[in-house]
Amino acid sequence: MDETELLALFERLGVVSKGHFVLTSGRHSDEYWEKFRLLEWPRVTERLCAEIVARYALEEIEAVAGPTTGGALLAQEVARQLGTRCLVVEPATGGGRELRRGFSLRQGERVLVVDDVLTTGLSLHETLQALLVYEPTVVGIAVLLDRSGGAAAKELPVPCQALLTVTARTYEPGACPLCAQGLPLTKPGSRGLRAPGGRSS
Ligand SMILES: O=P(O)(O)OC[C@H]1O[C@H](OP(=O)(O)OP(=O)(O)O)[C@H](O)[C@@H]1O
Ligand SMILES: O=C(O)c1cc(=O)[nH]c(=O)[nH]1
Repeated sequence: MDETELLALFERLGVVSKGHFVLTSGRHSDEYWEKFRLLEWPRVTERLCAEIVARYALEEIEAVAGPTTGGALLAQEVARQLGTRCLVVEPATGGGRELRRGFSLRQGERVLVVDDVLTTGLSLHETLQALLVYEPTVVGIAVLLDRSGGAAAKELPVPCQALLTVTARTYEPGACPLCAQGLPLTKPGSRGLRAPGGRSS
């Protein structure tokens, strides 16, 4: 699938919304790409993951890791297609991310990191930090959508490939023109939501 076909698929499934959103990074944006409009269709997820698998087929990947929520679902499907293990990278209690539930990596194990959307790269930096404790070989990062126009991908310490790259505006909360217009703010992602028992993810 080329970028034109992907964009058409994203549009057909209603992935893109316009409005006033606070993103995981805390930045504001006038658009939000809801990956769950794709992920709610397992056959679509399978097809998109096949595009990722094709790019890493010769890399002898031994494990696939993805951050919660969407990244972990993609990692599961990529790992299924590659026939490898899948690791879920979760929010750590004190901030950042970590492997929980007995997940670990061997030193030098060849791991592919998968996520859904790349905006600032914060989630992927945290994911890499959580993995690098185990000294694996991180072969690459694959994302469905890079909405930074390639800028955030360049800042990552591991080569990152996106199936689709777009440039979507984001604003510092203190300098957001949508706030200035008084538009109601929506927080769609899971970061910062309070979990039962009072823990914040
Ligand atoms: O590049 P960044 O600025 O870090 O933003 C992108 C990340 O934010 C979202 O995840 P979120 O933590 O909201 O979790 P979710 O998958 O539950 O929405 C998204 O799925 C990416 O993982
Ligand atoms: O930066 C984010 O948090 C983000 C932006 C976006 O468009 N979609 C998404 O799932 N997360």
